[in-house]
Amino acid sequence: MNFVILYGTESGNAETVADDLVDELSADNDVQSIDMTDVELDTLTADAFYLVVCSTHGDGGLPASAVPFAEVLDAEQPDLTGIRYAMFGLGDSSYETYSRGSERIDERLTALGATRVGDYGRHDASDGSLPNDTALEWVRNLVAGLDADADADADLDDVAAVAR
Ligand SMILES: Cc1cc2nc3c(=O)[nH]c(=O)nc-3n(C[C@H](O)[C@H](O)[C@H](O)COP(=O)(O)O)c2cc1C
Repeated sequence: MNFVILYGTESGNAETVADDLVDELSADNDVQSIDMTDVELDTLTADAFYLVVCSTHGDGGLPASAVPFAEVLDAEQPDLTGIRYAMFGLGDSSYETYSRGSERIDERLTALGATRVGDYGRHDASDGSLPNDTALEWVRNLVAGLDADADADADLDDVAAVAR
């Protein structure tokens, strides 16, 4: 599978999560990791599956590196129909705006036609766990679900072929 990780960070945690996701997935997949600051809209493709990893800063705001991406989405309003992605938010539940920054990106992607797949992963910094551990567990479950969906699709194709 072709995975593209888009990370938005302010103090580096989401980037280290992205690095660990690359390590986790690269044995069996094509994987690249891109800071949201560097995303060019015309490179977004339905041929990839996107893993969006984004923290929250300020009071429920976007982390610095996600701001240009959000701004270009707002300005260009691209049609993202066919784009599939999964979300992982980093935050701290001691804030009332827990994980809101990631949700701001998620809402934009969905509004522009992209489809979120799988469970919305979240890491809560207030519980003392490492975001990397939570993210690895999340991505393993996600990939298992994607593999199961692909197997089910293949079975349906086989049934259709037999019926023809
Ligand atoms: C100044 C500051 C403000 C924060 N504001 C929020 C917030 O409003 N909501 C939230 O869920 N987490 C908030 N956090 C927690 C961060 O999202 C969390 O520490 C995350 O792991 C940081 O990831 P990053 O290093 O990739 O930016 C804040 C952290 C800091 C240091």
